[in-house]
Amino acid sequence: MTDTSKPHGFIELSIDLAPEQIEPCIGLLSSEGIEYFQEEENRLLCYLPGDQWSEAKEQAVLMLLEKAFGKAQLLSARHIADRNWNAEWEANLQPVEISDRIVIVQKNKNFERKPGQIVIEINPKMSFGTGYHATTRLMLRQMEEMDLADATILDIGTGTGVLAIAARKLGNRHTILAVDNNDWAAENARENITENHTDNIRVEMLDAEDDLAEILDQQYDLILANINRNVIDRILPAIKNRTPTSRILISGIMIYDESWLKKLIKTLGYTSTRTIYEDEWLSTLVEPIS
Ligand SMILES: C[S@@+](CC[C@H](N)C(=O)[O-])C[C@H]1O[C@@H](n2cnc3c(N)ncnc32)[C@H](O)[C@@H]1O
Repeated sequence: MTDTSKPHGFIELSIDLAPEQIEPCIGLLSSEGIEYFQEEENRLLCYLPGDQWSEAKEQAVLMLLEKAFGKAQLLSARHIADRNWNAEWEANLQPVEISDRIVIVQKNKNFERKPGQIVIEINPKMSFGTGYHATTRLMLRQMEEMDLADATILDIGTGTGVLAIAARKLGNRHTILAVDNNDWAAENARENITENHTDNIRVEMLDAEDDLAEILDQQYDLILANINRNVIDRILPAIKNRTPTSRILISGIMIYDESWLKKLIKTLGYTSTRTIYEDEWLSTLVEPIS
């Protein structure tokens, strides 16, 4: 069923699902580190870099599907060349109005800016962070309500760099550190940062779990973390330990995991000060209890 002969490009997983199972399945697979999804009527297409696919990963995905939905419904896993994937993805992108104030536009697409609108130009290539996913929109809507001007900011899992770019365009005045554990995401973030003329954003290819000591070599006022439940679960205790006064803006969590998240936040001595929702996703701003 799986062609494992080519290590590069992307793997496309095709999963047969009832419509109501699609969002829960995205949540499950996000926890496995799969970041790209295309929803169809009775099918979910998922994409992950070829070098991250293995027999073990296939077994893990099958087990998750079986546990959640009763039986394995992974129809196929096939390789896709990078170039085809990019072209298809980019051709379909349209401007995304995040709010009255913020819009994400793909580079070189015709777009008429409204007065006062903050326009973020993104050329996503293979990275996450186009505004097409609720988790990104939730982060941006939260950020819009915050006073970011004087905050020192760390963006963990930067993807296209969209949140770091937005922070700068929303008036942040400090150097921002943006990290991602995928080299193509880091490269893409740098390109988007240049295209948006947003200075002083340092992008590093670092892993939030393995390199946390290096990433947190200074205190941050605000940590942006749109990742997934598993990574949040593993890094939040270390963040509290190393940079106890930071506020953390979290996304990438499904509403089904809200009680788990609340418990984790409480255990670590944080409190949620603003939680917002879209579809089956949530974003929450957590602050240390003083
Ligand atoms: C959901 S995307 C978010 C992208 C962008 N920040 C946004 O809000 O749209 C998560 C990003 O985190 C990265 N990522 C996942 N696990 C990571 C880890 N352990 N360390 C660093 N980055 C990670 C992925 O490569 C991906 O680019």
